[in-house]
Amino acid sequence: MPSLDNLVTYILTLLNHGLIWVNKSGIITEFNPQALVILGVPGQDVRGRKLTEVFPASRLSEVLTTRQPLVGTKVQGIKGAIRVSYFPLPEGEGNTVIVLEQWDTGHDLAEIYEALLAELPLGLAVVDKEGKLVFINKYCASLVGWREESAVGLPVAQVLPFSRLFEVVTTGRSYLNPEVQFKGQRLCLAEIPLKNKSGEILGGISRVLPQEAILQDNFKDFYHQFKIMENRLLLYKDELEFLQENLSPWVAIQGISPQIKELKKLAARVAQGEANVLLLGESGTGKDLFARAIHQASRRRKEPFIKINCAAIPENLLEAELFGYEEGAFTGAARGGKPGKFELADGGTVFLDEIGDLPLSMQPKLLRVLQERSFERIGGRKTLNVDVRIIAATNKDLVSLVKEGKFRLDLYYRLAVITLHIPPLRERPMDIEPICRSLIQKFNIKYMLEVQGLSPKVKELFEEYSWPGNVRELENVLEYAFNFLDPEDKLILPEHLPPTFPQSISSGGFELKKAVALAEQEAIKKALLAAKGNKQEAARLLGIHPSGLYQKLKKYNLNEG
Ligand SMILES: Nc1ncnc2c1ncn2[C@@H]1O[C@H](COP(=O)(O)OP(=O)(O)OP(=O)(O)O)[C@@H](O)[C@H]1O
Repeated sequence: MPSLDNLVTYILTLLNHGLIWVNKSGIITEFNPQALVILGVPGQDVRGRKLTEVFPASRLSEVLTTRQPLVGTKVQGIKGAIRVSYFPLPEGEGNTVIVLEQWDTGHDLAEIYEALLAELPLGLAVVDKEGKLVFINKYCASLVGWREESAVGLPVAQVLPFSRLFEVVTTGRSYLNPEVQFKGQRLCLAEIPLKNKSGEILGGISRVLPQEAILQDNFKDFYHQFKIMENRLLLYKDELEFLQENLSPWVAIQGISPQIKELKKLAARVAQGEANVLLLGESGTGKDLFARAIHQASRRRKEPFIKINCAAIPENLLEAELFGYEEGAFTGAARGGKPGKFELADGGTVFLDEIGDLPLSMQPKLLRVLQERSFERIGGRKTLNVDVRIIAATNKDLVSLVKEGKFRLDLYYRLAVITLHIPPLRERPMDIEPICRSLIQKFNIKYMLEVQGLSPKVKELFEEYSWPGNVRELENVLEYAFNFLDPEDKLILPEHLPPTFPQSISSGGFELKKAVALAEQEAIKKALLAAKGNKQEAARLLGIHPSGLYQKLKKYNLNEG
């Protein structure tokens, strides 16, 4: 075991920032190697020397006099500007830590932005995806009587009690309220989610303005412009909704195999109804994709789709997450309480992913929601009624879990009103090519390449491989290949695949699969011969449905025979 001191010294060597400790006489007592690199004196032992000898431009004397931190000063170093901050240690009687970093031009910009946002006559607050404040400008903080530094890091509802940002980041829907009443003020509030390019929610932003400010003369023009923009936005929103409604949600699910076509047809029919749906399938087969498509194709499409991963949330937090809590329900409960996912999904769909991992203790509570569509928040007395549709998914064998006593039979029946099995990719190799085509299109845009497809050898390897991670694994393998393609490459070749990907079929452990395929082909040929080419008869001889025979003929390219 390394000693704590050694460990600390080691960690210090890993930092990108330079650190120097000095005592009240300005003598260096400790440092990390990066500090010397930034100061241009690498490799020296400067312990015991005066700071001013190695760093003449230091402003330590000021700090030793005022005993106040001095943050973000700029000095010229050997390799460009250095940002230097001084932090006197609380009980250090003048001992000070100095943090050095190479000045990044981003710092200048970030400072300009920060100053701009701070001075803007508009309240601004930004939260992360958990609804915690990461930024609040001076104007906004003063509107609600807080100091910016004390507000950052707190749940937004604690600082801006009127904010709906928590719901905005959970549901992804904006919130506009031109008439918020707060401590005698009338505020205008606009809150929107911040999303990345793929639509994932990163956080949210709140804009607050007192109504009288909007009506002041200098704002009238601004307000007028704002109204025009807002109307234009509404127009675009309508247009987007129109486009989205006309774009079938099933388009995203690629595949030409009879299994996937049949499944899409069935799911489209199920979407029209209200029954709960259970999606079964191995990891990465597209359960999430199907759940979203069912919601999009249902009459609930304009209401929220809320996903909960039952395996990812610790058991003791799951109840609060699902059902919410009232103020004071437990220590640490947020002021004003918090709505649960079921409440937020009212009118929409709740997608319970990894339902096989739902703790036994939660199962009766979920059962009650399924039976009565009602529940109480933790610590609450009021019964809340919700209108939600449940789609659940798992890659576990629920029936076995029921037998083992880990899953309640009554809950299973309630969830599995309609069960859809999504077959693993290895059972539908003909889907590989169309899925690859759409993924290649996507990655061509992302990586700015013009790949046209798979080489015949890669196609063969893909069709033989067992894909334990299904479509997700296929996606990862292709993305890996894109990282190794040259701009002039038009086809994905075996050498672009990950080194762990089996490069030869026989060495990949697929002998059994190949043997079965060969035996199948033999049997089909014999049956066709015996049936004198009559496929109905051949299917009867083989003991399979004629449609099954047609599929196999296509798969093995035996149609001409
Ligand atoms: N038929 C398909 N066509 C196109 N993309 C697909 C298809 N099936 C799955 N995908 C893609 O594969 C990835 C994994 O799919 P998804 O997350 O829906 O699987 P899952 O079954 O929910 O996985 P898990 O059980 O691990 O949560 C996603 O990026 C999804 O878009």
